[in-house]
Amino acid sequence: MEEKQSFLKQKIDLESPNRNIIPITTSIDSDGKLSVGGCSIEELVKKYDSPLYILDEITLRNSCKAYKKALEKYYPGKSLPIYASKANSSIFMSSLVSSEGLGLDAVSEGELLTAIKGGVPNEKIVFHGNNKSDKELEFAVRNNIKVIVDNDYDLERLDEISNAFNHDLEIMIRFTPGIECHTHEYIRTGSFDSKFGFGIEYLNILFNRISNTKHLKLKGLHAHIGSQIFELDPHKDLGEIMVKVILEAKKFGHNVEELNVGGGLGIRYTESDDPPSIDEWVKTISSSVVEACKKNNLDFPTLMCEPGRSIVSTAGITIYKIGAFKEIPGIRTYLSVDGGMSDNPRPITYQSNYSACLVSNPFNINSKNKYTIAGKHCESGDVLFKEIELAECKTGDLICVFGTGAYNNSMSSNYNRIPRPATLLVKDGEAEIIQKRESPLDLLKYDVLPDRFIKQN
Ligand SMILES: Cc1ncc(COP(=O)(O)O)c(C=O)c1O
Ligand SMILES: N[C@@H](CCCC[NH3+])C(=O)O
Repeated sequence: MEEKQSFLKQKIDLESPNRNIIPITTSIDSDGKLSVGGCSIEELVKKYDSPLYILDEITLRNSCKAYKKALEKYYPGKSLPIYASKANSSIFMSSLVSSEGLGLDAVSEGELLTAIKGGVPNEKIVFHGNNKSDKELEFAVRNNIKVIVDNDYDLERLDEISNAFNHDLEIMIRFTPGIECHTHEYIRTGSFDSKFGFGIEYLNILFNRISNTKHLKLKGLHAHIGSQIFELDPHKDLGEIMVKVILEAKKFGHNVEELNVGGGLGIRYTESDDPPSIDEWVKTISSSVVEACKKNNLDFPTLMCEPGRSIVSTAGITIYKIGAFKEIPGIRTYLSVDGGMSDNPRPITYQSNYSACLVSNPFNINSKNKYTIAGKHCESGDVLFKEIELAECKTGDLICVFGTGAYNNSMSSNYNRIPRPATLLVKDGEAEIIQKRESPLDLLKYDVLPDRFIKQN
């Protein structure tokens, strides 16, 4: 008897969930079927329907704790891990990260409101974005949320706002450190050719400009080099570069007290991925900042980092129901599921790979079958898996896709007017809804038919 899907048997790293493919509480019940958070997935689908996003609370909390613990262990100064909410934004996620003592990074009024509703203290929220609207900037300033200035346009408007309010405003600036890393080009942000942040060669002019404002106070520096990164060296280099930039800023009279090194730590989507642990990543960054500060006789700045994917991705799974089969002899067998690129746009956007298994036969016993798993959208590229070995399966069986907690729900769409799935939180055998399933009627809510068309019909 051959057992595949061996990732289900890999030793779980409790301290660094990003090193696992599956949520920490994944198990196989006595009837041989998959469960998570002590809940049978088959039972959850019977009650809540499919497709279904599920988040495992233990995995989420362990990921948050790992960042907190490692920063406290390796960094002698003050520190704060900040959850990059673009990875998965909800009132629940805001509340969970806040309860673990993390801050939150938001890039729109929507993410800001979600953070505030979820109880994240305003002073622990940072506001990013390369094209913030006037309304968003004013909202941030009125609510004492720290703005990360991305470009001259941000700077000009903050200067005006602070003059109009006639009070000092602490800002951070984002710059591109010119660091290349190996990840998909769409999610690489630290190189010179990036839409984000000030070029490092422009910083002296910028420091001068900030000095010439009446109320802007340069409190911190930010850089983020990209996402789903497995190497440690780029972040070691980043720590050193950022300390050098603090020294430059000092020459212009700016007392920079905060360093935010962004996020980017990768996760294990498939068995061939091998990301460093949260502990190793934090240790690398902390050590490089500490060393550079000591060398230059500099007080330790408050160290911040902005993990998104490595907090939430491994905690999340998506469950689909199998519908139609189409066998093209000698070529492939398509198996279609009840979701696809609207709930997970990553395969079609970045050619991303995932791991999956059947809920009723997770170990894929006696399988010789290779399937191409297609979504239900009207798009040939709507394929979640090109070729995956799965046990013999039939219409109505459930498939579990792992590692979908980050950049799935938050990047989801209603393409083909397909409603978004519900999200459940699981823990200790209990499941709670944290985001309701949309209905097709919900999707008509914003459509307006002008009166003259109503008459015409
Ligand atoms: C400014 C910024 N911070 C943090 C993140 C989070 O990155 P990740 O999810 O890779 O940790 C991103 C996304 O790449 C980002 O653009
Ligand atoms: N959306 C990307 C990550 C980029 C995140 C933000 N800069 C992904 O799904 O991998």
